[in-house]
Amino acid sequence: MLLGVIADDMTGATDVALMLNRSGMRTVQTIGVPRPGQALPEADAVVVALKSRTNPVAEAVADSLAACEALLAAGAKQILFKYCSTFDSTPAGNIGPVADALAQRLGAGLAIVCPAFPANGRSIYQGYLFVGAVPLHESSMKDHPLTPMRDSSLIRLMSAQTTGAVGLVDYATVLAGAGAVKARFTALADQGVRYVVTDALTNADLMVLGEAVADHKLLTGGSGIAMGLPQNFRRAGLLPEREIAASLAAPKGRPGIISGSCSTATRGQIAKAIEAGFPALKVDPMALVSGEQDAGKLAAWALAQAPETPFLLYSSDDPAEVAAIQDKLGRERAGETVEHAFAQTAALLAEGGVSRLLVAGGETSGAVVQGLGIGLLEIGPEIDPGVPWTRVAQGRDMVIALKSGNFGAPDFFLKAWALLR
Ligand SMILES: Nc1ncnc2c1ncn2[C@@H]1O[C@H](COP(=O)(O)OP(=O)(O)OP(=O)(O)O)[C@@H](O)[C@H]1O
Ligand SMILES: O=C(O)[C@@H](O)C(=O)CO
Repeated sequence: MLLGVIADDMTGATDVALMLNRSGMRTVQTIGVPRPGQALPEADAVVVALKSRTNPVAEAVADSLAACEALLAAGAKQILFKYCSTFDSTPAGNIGPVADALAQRLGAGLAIVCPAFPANGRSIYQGYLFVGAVPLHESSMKDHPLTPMRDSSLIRLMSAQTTGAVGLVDYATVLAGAGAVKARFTALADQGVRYVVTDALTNADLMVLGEAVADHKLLTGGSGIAMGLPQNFRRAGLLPEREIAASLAAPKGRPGIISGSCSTATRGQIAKAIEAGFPALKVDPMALVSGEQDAGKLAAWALAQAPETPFLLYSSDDPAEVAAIQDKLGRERAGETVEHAFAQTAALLAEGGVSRLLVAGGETSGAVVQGLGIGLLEIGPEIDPGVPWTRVAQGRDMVIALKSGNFGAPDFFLKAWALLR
């Protein structure tokens, strides 16, 4: 094992695992911190999926340190702390406090801060994070219910979360190559800087940065920064060339989709699936509370559909409807009601023969994976940037794709199946 990754949410973990897999590292993902003595399949990289993005700081730090210990014990030579490409966090954390604790544990002199992910429109210039054509604080992230992002300066955002000084490697330096970036790291470290925001607009920039951080003990960022890491291990003679599978062998069984994501991207994907004739049932949080709908009924409906076409169970709704439900139930109860129902439904569906499952939404994915009792995922081919098919390696015999709310093309639910054999 060469690289250990600590991811602060479930879909973020599959995102970075895909990036590593595509770049030639055999990668597995554990759900939560591996237990001491838990057997891990042979892999070049292990990604630990935590649920530490929005929980209390002390819990996030403790879980991340536990993950770090497990990864070091498994042989990790470098640790990547993966957070969201939109730097989802609050002034209290959790990115700064977790990075501080990991840096201290690893004795890391300097760590980069690089959420850039050009394939999904996240770029950094002069330390400002952009989502597509607009700065982060003008994107839909400004209204995120848990981590509203109202500033785009990564230097200010990170500075608010750590006592360490934060510096910048600007774009001109990145364009000058890995040597220039390393020289800048040394100069900044000499000035007492502990975190360096790195500009990056393209994949080529991420490859330069990857080369420049070869000897850093700790890296922090989005999945993009993982792109340039395998080359370092290959150059050091530690990683053989690996073939990347274009498809995934899937167990026989029915296909289905569960969506609790209310993002614009997911709602567009649902509209396309319904238009294409997928049998679809809308799950209503109020009906779940009243008992009119429950996991048994949802699973029975899904299993009664013709098995050739994927069924779609979705609670996804537009922001006004979600706000109305949240007013009635409270935000937390609304979310938990839906998550709990989908977790139970997923278990019933698996028992009923569903073996190919697409799940949309980070929280929803966490709940479904828990409901299915999945411990370990092996990473398969890319459906769209940031979203792979995965095969369950500990737990049930099934393949599952966990889609981050904002990711995927409009035809995501239609085209994903073609990658399975
Ligand atoms: N109709 C609804 N009304 C209120 N809450 C809902 C409704 N449907 C889903 N939810 C809740 O909204 C939350 C959606 O979060 P989730 O992380 O699954 O999706 P996302 O935010 O789009 O994805 P990501 O975190 O990957 O960006 C969940 O807690 C879910 O249970
Ligand atoms: O980096 C991203 O945008 C995603 O992997 C993610 O973290 C979604 O929650």
